[in-house]
Amino acid sequence: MNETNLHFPNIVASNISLDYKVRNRGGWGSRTQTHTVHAVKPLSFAAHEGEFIGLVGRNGSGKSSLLRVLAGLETPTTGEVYASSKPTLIGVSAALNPQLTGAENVELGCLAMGLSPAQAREAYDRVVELAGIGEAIERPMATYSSGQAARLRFSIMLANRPKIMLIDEALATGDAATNERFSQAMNELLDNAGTVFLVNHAAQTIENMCNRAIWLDEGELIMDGDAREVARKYRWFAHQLALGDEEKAAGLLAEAKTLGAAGYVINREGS
Ligand SMILES: Nc1ncnc2c1ncn2[C@@H]1O[C@H](COP(=O)(O)OP(=O)(O)OP(=O)(O)O)[C@@H](O)[C@H]1O
Repeated sequence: MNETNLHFPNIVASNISLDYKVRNRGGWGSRTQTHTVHAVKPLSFAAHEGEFIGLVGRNGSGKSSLLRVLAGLETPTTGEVYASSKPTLIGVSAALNPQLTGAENVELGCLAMGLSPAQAREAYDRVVELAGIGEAIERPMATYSSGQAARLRFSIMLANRPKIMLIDEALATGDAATNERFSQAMNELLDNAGTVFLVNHAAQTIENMCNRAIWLDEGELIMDGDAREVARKYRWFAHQLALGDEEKAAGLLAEAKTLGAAGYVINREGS
C-alpha cells in the first residue's frame, strides 16, 4: 500500500464506548441483579482511505462490539462515529433464504443491498466466481457447509463494492485459494479509497493481510499501529497466556500499552 494514498479519513471514532446492562440470575430464591459490562472503554481513532485494519484481542475483549458500534448496530454509550459512507458489516445485512439455491440468493442478496435488477445481473458472475463453491451454487443454501455459506455471503456483500467494510471472522472459513481471491477483491476496494476492518483470532492472518492493527483487551485500546508490530506483540502475549505465565503476559500488556495508541493516527499523517 502506498503511504501517500493514506489521506482522507473514512471513519472517525471519537471517544466511543459501549456498555451492556446484564441481568444476573442468582441461585434459587436469590434476587435478579443488574450489572454493567464495559465492552468497549472510551477510545478514539481515525481510519483512512486504503487502510486495512486488523482487530486483535483475546475472547471477550470487545472486538465484535466495536465493529457493531462502527456499523451503527449499537448506539455508543459515549462518543460519536463519523463515516464517509455507510459501513457494511459482513454477514448481517445479507437477507439470505436457506430454502433458496445459492444462485437465487445471489440475486436476492444483491437486490436487498440496493442494486437494481440490471446491476444484480451484471454482478452475478463476479459474485459466483468469487464465492468459488462450484456446482453447490445450484443447491439450496440449507445444504451448505458453514464455510460455503460464509463465502457466498461474503461475496454477495462485496458485489455492492462497499467503501467501508467490517468483517467479523468471515475469512477464517476459507481455503487458501478462496482467501487469495478475497484478498484480491479487498485490495481492489482499498485501491478505490476504501477502508476494511477485519476481526481475526489468528495474529498471522492480521499480519499478512492488514497494514494497521488495533489490539483490544478488556475493552481497552492497548495498541494501535503497524499491523506487523501489533500482531507480533499480541501473539507473544497470547503465547505467554497459553503457557499459563500470567505475570509475564501482564508485563507484556503493560509494555504494549506504553508503546501504545496515543498519537499514531495523528502523527502518521504528518498533520
Ligand atoms: N449482547 C450482549 N449483552 C451483554 N454482554 C455482551 C453482549 N455482547 C457481548 N457482551 C460482552 O461484552 C464483552 C465483549 O464482547 P465481544 O463479543 O465484543 O468480544 P470479542 O472480542 O468479539 O470476543 P470473541 O473473540 O470471543 O468473539 C464480553 O464481556 C461479552 O460477554
